[in-house]
Amino acid sequence: MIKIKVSEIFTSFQGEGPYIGTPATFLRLYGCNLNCPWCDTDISTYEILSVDEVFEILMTQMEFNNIRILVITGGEPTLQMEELKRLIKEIPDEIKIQIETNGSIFEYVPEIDYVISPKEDKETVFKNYYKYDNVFFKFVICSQEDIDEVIYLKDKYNYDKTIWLQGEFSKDGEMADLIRENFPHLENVKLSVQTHKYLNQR
Ligand SMILES: Nc1nc2[nH]cc(C(=O)O)c2c(=O)[nH]1
Ligand code: SF4
Ligand SMILES: [Mg+2]
Repeated sequence: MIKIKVSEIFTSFQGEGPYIGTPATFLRLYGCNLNCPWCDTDISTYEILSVDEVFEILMTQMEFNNIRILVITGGEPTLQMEELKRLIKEIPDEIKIQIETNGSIFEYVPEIDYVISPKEDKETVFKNYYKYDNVFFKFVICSQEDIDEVIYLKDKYNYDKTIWLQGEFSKDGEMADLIRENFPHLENVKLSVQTHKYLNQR
């Protein structure tokens, strides 16, 4: 039987990024391959569940709440991609699946939407994924260097799709100021805010 390490399953609003505000059920998987100093996710505990059990819990929550979007997040969900692929196969077509990933492990599945937030070796992550239509980028901004890197990547790869810029939560007001100062050098960006935190939602 195929097992998945699950940190939590809950239903809320998508709090950030391109699908902000959309009701969604979240599957948070355990574990990450990176260790960002400002990581906001408690992924210390998990339950080991079978793919069938996860499917049943998700379907029950989604049917009860009338939800059409499943957000798979972590941690780093691609660490369990083989297990996830089994799960994704079971999910009915009318449900849109969106994955939140740091993109460091290249795992492309055409059926799902990616929101990629590159954390390390950002250019490699960008290069691996930027050509796909079902991929969106959300860069966490901690400093001017982070903005400079977005400008560099947009220029170098001629990327004119929207990029979401999200100030690191503990200083997102300050980062919004910084992003605004960079307007003359930025095109096709949108500010992303972690609205669920301001609203005390999960
Ligand atoms: N409401 C809500 N939206 C989210 N979007 C991405 C999240 C994440 O932790 O990856 C998240 C989360 O934890 N809560
Ligand atoms: S990649 Fe995401 S989950 Fe992993 S340590 Fe960084 S912020 Fe946390
Ligand atoms: Mg979160």
